[in-house]
Amino acid sequence: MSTSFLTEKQVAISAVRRACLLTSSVFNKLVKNETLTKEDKSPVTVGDYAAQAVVNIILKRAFPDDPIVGEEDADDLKKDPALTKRVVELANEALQADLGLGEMAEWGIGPGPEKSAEELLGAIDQGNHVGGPLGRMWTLDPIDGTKGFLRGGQYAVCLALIIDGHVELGVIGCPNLPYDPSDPEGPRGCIFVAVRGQGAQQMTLSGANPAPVTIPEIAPGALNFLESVEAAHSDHSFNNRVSTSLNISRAPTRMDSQAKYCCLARGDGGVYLRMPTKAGYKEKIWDHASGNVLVEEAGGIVTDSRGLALNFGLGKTLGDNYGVIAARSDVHKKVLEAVQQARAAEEEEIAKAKA
Ligand SMILES: Nc1ncnc2c1ncn2[C@@H]1O[C@H](COP(=O)(O)O)[C@@H](OP(=O)(O)O)[C@H]1O
Ligand SMILES: [Mg+2]
Ligand SMILES: [Mg+2]
Ligand SMILES: [Mg+2]
Repeated sequence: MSTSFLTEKQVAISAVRRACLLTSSVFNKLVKNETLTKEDKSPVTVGDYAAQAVVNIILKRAFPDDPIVGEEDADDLKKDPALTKRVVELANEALQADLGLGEMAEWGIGPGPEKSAEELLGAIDQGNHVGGPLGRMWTLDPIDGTKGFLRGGQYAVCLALIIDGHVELGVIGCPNLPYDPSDPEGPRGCIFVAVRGQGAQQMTLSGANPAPVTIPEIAPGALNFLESVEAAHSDHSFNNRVSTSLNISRAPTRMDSQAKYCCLARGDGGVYLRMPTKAGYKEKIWDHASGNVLVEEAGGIVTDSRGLALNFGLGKTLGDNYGVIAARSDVHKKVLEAVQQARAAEEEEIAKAKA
């Protein structure tokens, strides 16, 4: 098997482009009662299900033996025939659309045949792999930042190839992200692609204007933090403490999804910092895999709050990693120190309060 991952890259881009087409179309047609509540109370929409079905079908067509670790499963969807009908319509629309640019039959990609409800529900459940340390596997977040998606903000379709616990390829589609950060009101929709050892790229959602991305040197005064919108997903007050200790005066940029990693990779914000808000939460591999290889290929470093690499070979979660810090290497060093000091100070305060 080739290690240039050329076919994998083209197939993953095609799958993400079709999923982005679908999610944009769902947003425009979104009806409130098409949002279900999963056990963990996070909103899951027809978009998440249909996008997972589309990506899995495209992946399985090209790589029938590759397992997929997907965020969603079809258990709840199967109980709702009306919702299933919508998912089938949307998925087929996206699978059959003519995307034009960038799709070549020789890659085994392009418009495919119509699929039945049974096939599409089955495709969603093909994302049931549990992960692990060995072999090839894909991980998929069909809509990362579901809350951002529902409020018309940032969200991302994230697909990554993991081999023996290491992320080798990542593709992130951001339908609502301006292509040019210096023109925030300009055209929206970007795809970010990174292959280990081959650099990182940004292109438009239609596959046009591919351009390399690298994290530029940012003057300390111009640095700012990229953090979740949701206060439940990352500890805003801890970030504030760290940015104050680093004399960062710019307000944080709050944004849902792995679009934060994409912004970091192109120098649009200098630090991604995500610290847990509750004991015991384990980050999911699909929330970080694509962003991890993207940032590293753009010249950055990604670790947890103890300076350890993220471990993608432990199953569906990042196991014992605690928090995530991503930045250009010079900035990362300073942030890691500041994070460790802030954690020590926090622990001291807790101990004092208990005494
Ligand atoms: N308590 C929690 N702490 C950290 N992350 C959480 C969380 N609850 C949910 N998440 C994850 O945070 C992701 C969104 O991250 P962000 O806040 O950066 O947009 C969600 O992805 P989905 O939207 O795909 O479910 C979800 O997996
Ligand atoms: Mg979710
Ligand atoms: Mg997610
Ligand atoms: Mg998701």
